[in-house]
Amino acid sequence: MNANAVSPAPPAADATGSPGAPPAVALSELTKSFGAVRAVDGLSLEIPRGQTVALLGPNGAGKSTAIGMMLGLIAPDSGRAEIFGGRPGQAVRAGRVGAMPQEGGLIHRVTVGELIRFVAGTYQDPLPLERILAGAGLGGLAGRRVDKLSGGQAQRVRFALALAGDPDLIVLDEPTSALDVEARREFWDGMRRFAARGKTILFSTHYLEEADEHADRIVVIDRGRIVADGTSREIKRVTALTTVGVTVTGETSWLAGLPGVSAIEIRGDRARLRCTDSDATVVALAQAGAVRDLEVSPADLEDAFVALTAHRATPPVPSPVRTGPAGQEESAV
Ligand SMILES: Nc1ncnc2c1ncn2[C@@H]1O[C@H](COP(=O)(O)OP(=O)(O)OP(=O)(O)O)[C@@H](O)[C@H]1O
Repeated sequence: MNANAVSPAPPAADATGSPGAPPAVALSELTKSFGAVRAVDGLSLEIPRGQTVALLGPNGAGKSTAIGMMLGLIAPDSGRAEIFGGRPGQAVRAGRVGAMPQEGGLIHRVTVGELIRFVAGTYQDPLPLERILAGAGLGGLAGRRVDKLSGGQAQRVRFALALAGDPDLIVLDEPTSALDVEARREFWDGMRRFAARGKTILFSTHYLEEADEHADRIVVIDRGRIVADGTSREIKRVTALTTVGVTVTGETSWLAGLPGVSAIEIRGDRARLRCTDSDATVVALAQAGAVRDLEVSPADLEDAFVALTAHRATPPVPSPVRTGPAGQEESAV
């Protein structure tokens, strides 16, 4: 783990398995390149049983590739992936892992019920159809033909297929990307019920609020590496950022040189200062007589995410990121 890593949240008490039982997921120094692109770069991650973990990262960060290796679908160049102490393929075949890939075709010309019953029948100990339908929010859709489903409904069928074998671990790659607000809410209701049974969940997402709201632990990856690992609160604290807003007129470039300021953004006569030491910044602003409409607010997860994934040569956090007059960020290093 790197300097930004913080301790993961403890797993649910009833889900840790017997003492000494291997973790749900153990990735060790996984690396994968596609030609010149290093998609995953020495990634190590352990997920205890019963934890809900969000994998968060910008486009191309390596989330899907990491998930592919975790599920045994992509062969790593080096490193090792284990699920419940064994090879990923074994765990998948034993029905201990349910997966929902980012894009997955569904068989057409069958009904939702027929498809789920067929897939469930391939597992040793599947959930009953009614429970799968209810768990995925598909009540009332069992008789609908798969090719007549909306995008959101099809996504819920993929979720149902991931649930069918009553897995201990579920791995979801951007599960809610095609869902509207209501469908997303229903989806997370289903996930909460699943987690309440002591199951382990790993999901990747672009929605920071989903990670904030639904994950016990957030793992931020960027350029194939883990750049932060902890609870939402811990990640916000690691970046140690506070935003100071102030109204200024005239020249603004001096704001970037104030103590405690790591980035500035100017919109009209409003300056937004991202600060590592807001006390020092506020004192300096007061000394300069610039305290009009002063506002101090704690960082949100988005601020932390931007700070963690702003590309630069060296990764210490926070490091100065300056924004130009139009509010566009540019790396200061
Ligand atoms: N099969 C492939 N062939 C070539 N390059 C690939 C392949 N799969 C992934 N990549 C590259 O590897 C990098 C990581 O991609 P990956 O899909 O794992 O990222 P991601 O974090 O899941 O992105 P997104 O959030 O956009 O889905 C990207 O630069 C991508 O273009």
